[in-house]
Amino acid sequence: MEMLKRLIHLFPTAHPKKELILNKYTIVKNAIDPIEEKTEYKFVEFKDINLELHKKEQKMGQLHIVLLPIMAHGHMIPVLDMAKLFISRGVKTTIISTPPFSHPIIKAQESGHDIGLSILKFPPEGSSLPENIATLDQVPSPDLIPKFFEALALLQKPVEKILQELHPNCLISDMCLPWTTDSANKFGIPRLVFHGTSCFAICASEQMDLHKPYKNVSSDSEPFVIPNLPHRFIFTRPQVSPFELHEEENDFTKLMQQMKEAEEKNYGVVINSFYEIESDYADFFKNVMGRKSWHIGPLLLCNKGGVEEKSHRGKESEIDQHECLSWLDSKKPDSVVYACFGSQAAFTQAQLHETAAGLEASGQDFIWVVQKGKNEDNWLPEGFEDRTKGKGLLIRGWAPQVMILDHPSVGAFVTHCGWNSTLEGICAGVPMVAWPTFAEQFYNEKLVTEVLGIGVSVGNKKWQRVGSEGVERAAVKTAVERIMVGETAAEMRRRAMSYKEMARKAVEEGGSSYNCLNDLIHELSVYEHPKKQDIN
Ligand SMILES: O=c1ccn([C@@H]2O[C@H](COP(=O)(O)OP(=O)(O)O[C@H]3O[C@H](CO)[C@@H](O)[C@H](O)[C@H]3O)[C@@H](O)[C@H]2O)c(=O)[nH]1
Repeated sequence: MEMLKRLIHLFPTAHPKKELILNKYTIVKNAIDPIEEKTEYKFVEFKDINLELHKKEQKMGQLHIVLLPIMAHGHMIPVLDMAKLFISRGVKTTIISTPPFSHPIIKAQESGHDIGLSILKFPPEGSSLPENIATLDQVPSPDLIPKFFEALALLQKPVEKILQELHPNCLISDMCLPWTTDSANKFGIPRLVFHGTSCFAICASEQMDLHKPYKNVSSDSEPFVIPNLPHRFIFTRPQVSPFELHEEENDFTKLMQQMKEAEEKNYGVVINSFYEIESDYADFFKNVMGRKSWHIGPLLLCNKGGVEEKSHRGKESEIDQHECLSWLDSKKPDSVVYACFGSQAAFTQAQLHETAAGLEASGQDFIWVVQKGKNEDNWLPEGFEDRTKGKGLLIRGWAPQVMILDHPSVGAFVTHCGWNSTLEGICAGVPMVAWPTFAEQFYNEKLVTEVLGIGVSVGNKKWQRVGSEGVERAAVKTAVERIMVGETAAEMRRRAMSYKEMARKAVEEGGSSYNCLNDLIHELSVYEHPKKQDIN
């Protein structure tokens, strides 16, 4: 609405072009329809409006941040939260996005969040990615993943066009977009990187890369320690990603190298986490690795909209939220295990079968989410659904995860340790069964189980991007029982509740993340680029 008021104030006879500025059109149209009947509106170019608006805002001193995530749920969801957070502190914020991720942003606009949106086409012109692949989870096979990242690189020109039009003061972009460092430089603005992961994982991964401790072992079963970190973590080689092991030189390893080089030239890193949960690593990042960072999370806590906001994150849920809530309402406090493995994890049929058998054998009530809405059910043990009727709820497809985790009946979370899920578990105060599969998840497992002491490991020993398997039903049963039953479980739950409290305090006025965000906003407000060009 603020934006609308400014537009009307500046251009009493102007109306933004629908095709060029779709989101603002929605706001403007709804808000001034009654006036529209009486007044004649002259159409002006979007660019002109922006330029004038920009000049006026510069005079008013309003900071404008542009956010650029990649097309993956684990990256897009926290970026939308980040936009809401910046806006709640009076910072003008625009997200550059692509369908279908633009839909949740439009929904957020409709429910009153004054977020700017610039929509791009993805895959972009010139990309060899099939037209029907718009998000990372839609990539059907690993050999297409390099094409996905090539397509991301082709966004440089369209993104720079938007930056030229919007004249922001800062660009916060995904770590997978190293070219945005140059783009930001061209416009004389700082680029901040958003990894989407914990600071802990960034530190561990960089030390792994720097010291290559896996070179000192002679077999896959021989353990090694990552040197130099504040804690002692034992790994084996199969838990490390093939990119970190430098097993082969390919497009992805080249991209990782570019990301590293860009990172060194960046202004700093914005982290979706809070100081208290990884203080040793926030300090290590700053004092040992010599990098600037701002812990401003957990970002999800900026959502104050109740069940509606909690149940619509990323995608429409496969299950009706009321049905899900009444199922949970029928259960005792802390009695349900929630199992979900994020948006990317791909288990084999055999692994799904073992997971089902383990959950059933644990004897606990459960909600289990299996992505991709598989039609054929031969991955379920025979009679599984009949035997677990009333005890188990199987969601085939997207679940309202935050809503479920926040329900008092949920007593534990079986998670792949994606960082968003991990933080959501922490914010809900539930202990976790750590079941990492790929990406940086094996690091997050250590944070949850060994640093924070709020989880047990299921014992997965192998990093696998697709076709994850190897965890047997007995391991699932044992881990679920350990997290649900007995004094150790109760102790972990108490500890998890105390981290939940810390998370809430961190984002409240005067809390660590609240203050860190103040510092960031202040720094960006007074920032002068060394090579600032006159972009007007
Ligand atoms: O049925 C579902 C499944 C997921 N989610 C949400 O989707 C997000 C998933 O994010 P995350 O837990 O981080 O998992 P991934 O989707 O696997 O995320 C990728 O990106 C993350 C951020 O970089 C990394 O930490 C992970 O390792 C990487 O796999 C979370 O907000 C979940 O609440 C739902 O709402 N419903």
